[in-house]
Amino acid sequence: MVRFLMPGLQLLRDTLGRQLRLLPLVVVLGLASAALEGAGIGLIIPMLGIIAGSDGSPGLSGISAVFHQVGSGLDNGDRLMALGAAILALIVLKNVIAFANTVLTNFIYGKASHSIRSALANQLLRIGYPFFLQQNPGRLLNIISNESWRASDAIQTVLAAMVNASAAVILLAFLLLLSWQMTLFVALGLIVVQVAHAALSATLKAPSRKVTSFNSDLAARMLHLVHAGRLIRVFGQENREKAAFDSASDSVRHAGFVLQTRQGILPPLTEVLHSALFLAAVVSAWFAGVSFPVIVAFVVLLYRLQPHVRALQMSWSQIQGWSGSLEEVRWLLDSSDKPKPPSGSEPIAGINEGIAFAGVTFRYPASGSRAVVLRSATFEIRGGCSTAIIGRSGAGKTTIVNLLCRFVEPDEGHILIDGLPLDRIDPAHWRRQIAVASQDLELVDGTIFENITYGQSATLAEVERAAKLAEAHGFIEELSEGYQTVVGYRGASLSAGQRQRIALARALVRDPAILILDEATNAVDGLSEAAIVETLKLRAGRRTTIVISHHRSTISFCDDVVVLGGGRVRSRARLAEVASLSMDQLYEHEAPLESQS
Ligand SMILES: Nc1ncnc2c1ncn2[C@@H]1O[C@H](COP(=O)(O)OP(=O)(O)OP(=O)(O)O)[C@@H](O)[C@H]1O
Repeated sequence: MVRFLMPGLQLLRDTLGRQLRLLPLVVVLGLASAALEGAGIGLIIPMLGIIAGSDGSPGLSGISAVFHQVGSGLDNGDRLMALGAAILALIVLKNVIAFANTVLTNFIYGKASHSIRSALANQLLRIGYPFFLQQNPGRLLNIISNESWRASDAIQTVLAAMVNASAAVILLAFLLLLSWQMTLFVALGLIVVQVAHAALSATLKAPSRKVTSFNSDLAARMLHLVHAGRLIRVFGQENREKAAFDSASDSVRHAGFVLQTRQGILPPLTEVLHSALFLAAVVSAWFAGVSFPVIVAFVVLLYRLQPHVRALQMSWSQIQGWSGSLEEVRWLLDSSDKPKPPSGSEPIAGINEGIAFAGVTFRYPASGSRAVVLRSATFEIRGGCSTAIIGRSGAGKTTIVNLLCRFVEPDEGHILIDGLPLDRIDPAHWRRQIAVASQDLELVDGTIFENITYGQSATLAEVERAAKLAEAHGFIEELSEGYQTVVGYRGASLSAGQRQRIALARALVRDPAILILDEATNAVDGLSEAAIVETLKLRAGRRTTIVISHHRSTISFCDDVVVLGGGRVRSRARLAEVASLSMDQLYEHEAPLESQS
């Protein structure tokens, strides 16, 4: 039994924490309510004895004889009343305890469900960033939005199974004490039913995994419809996308139908088998000469036992049916096979000499046979200076930003900050020194003020100053709500250039030691860009700035330029020395490493 509860129990253990101590109480309350029920049923024996007019105990032994003696000192009328009152009191008490157990299991279920969702969110926030480079977002969305709920349901089923198992154990014990022969007969019958049930339940695992996998595909399709709305319309792909979505949805329907049909066979089958067992027990008891009150008490007990056993068997098949969901949730919560977050413990409070890439080689994880992105890259970014990192598309510029932010780690070589290896520096400390404005970093669904102060508390005056530097203040003031304007999901209510200027203001409000601009102004008009470049010049000699751009004007204020190409650093030079070269000429500019300044 424990084996079938195992996946749910493991999830309970992983997520519940302190509430785990409440599980034994669930069992104790389940046992207590079943014991009270069994005692109430046992008191039917003397009641029936009085009604049938037999005041002796013919054919009664063991617990049935004990029950038969209850209230034997009273006259029949008083005894009948007292037995009735006692049975009613036991029923009331049993239901009070059962209700208390329902409240307790609902409490544990609620806590466990919340813990699962919270643990999933925590895992997604703490996990090493390369995980997101490898995983299908549809799979992750499906786990959070669908499978986590099924895992919660599985936990509820486990709790119900614990209560039902406790009740079944106690009621079986009463049956055993009433008649071990009949109990043996029933127990053997139950084992046969269980074997048939387990064999059928085992066939649910494969369709359950299929449902989970098709659900992931469907979630990916949903994400695509939401994110690619413009692309689909502009290329007139509505029909094709509709067909693809319908096909994914129909696969879920079909897999779900197969699973539910197989699951649906189980309740009628178990009902038929249990009823047959029930009738066979009664008939064989009559042939074996078991006394009438005992048969009645046995039948009532058996009748009460049956729903618990059936519920237990249903729990079994439900958990098999949710095995795919449980596996998915446990996979995401398991950190052992996931990329670790960046490590390091040395504090850092700024940057003086600069950043040095020393023989850095890097290839994206899970990129199969794809080329090495950076091969033995060696160059310096001088502290307090502005450095342009340029190269043709795909040369590895954004990869350098990813390495600097420690989203990914070098396969070989080191990145040194004032001579200290970056992987020894506390990543939280380090990231506080950096601010990134990039074409890829979205806005959050909040006000402009909230977007600019994301990750940095600042006054309205400071926010306005940063917005002025980013050439955003003018257009923000023209909005009816000003800085309180809600920008919508990913800043959908703003133009691309407006979004970029808010993202730049968000980076500038931190006044970071290292400002990284990765194509941060490519959607901004020329005049605004010129003004932004003037702003960036103000940082010269004071703060370190890294600029990635394909535009000559954007890098015009930089002191140094690093040219990437073919997976390596082609050259590093003072920008003034190569001022006469066009962007295309710069991309091809070669300078042997030893001659690089
Ligand atoms: N997540 C990823 N997984 C696998 N390969 C990647 C990933 N991101 C980038 N690459 C590959 O790494 C190489 C460098 O990409 P990167 O984004 O650093 O180029 P870039 O110089 O910034 O290009 P662009 O100017 O077009 O923005 C490219 O060949 C790209 O295909």
